[in-house]
Amino acid sequence: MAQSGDITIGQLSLVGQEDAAYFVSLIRSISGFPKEGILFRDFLPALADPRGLSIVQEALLKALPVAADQFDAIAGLEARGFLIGPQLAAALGKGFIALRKSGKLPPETLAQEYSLEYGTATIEMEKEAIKPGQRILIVDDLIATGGSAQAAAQLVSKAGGSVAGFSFVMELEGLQGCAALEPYPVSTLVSMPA
Ligand SMILES: O=P(O)(O)OC[C@H]1O[C@H](OP(=O)(O)OP(=O)(O)O)[C@H](O)[C@@H]1O
Ligand SMILES: Nc1ncnc2[nH]cnc12
Repeated sequence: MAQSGDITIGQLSLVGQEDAAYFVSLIRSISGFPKEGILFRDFLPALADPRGLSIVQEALLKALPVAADQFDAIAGLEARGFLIGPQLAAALGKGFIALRKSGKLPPETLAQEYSLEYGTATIEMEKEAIKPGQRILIVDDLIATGGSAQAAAQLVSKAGGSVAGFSFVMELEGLQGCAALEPYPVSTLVSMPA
């Protein structure tokens, strides 16, 4: 697979090597943020760039983990999942469901606590956001340990929905995040060392 710096281009190559390399060049890596020992991977510079923004949308559409007729709505995790979920949902003619950090949504909510690479957190969803039986694609910018994504899946199940799969832009290697989501279909565009 193609490599650019320490980033491996996986399914992002579906947009072509030139666009893939361009997008990867815009991913920023910051060492020691938000804590000592963490190499923080930031795709905001790629979203700030018009070409970068359209590349990520095209790539997410081309790399869907299941066919678009296999899910009814997209759910995204606050905050960075909100930056890709709504545009992907709009492009597919689906709705977007927000999974928020705790304390941001009015009652009644469903909540799920989880741990991630640098701490613990709780996400919440409006109790009625998902109709019973709805099939949900969960999206986020990055999968590290998979804790956030697993918590999102638990919330979808608590609400009576079913998880159709997961789409991520970036995957951190060596933390077994995608393995933790088995047997759900998972798609990631690029991978890189944690
Ligand atoms: O796979 P995990 O170990 O759970 O880590 C991945 C999560 O960590 C980051 O979010 P963060 O909680 O930092 O919040 P933010 O999007 O609000 O910055 C990222 O956007 C994912 O949601
Ligand atoms: N290394 C990392 N960079 C960006 N977001 C993250 N979420 C969890 N680990 C992360």
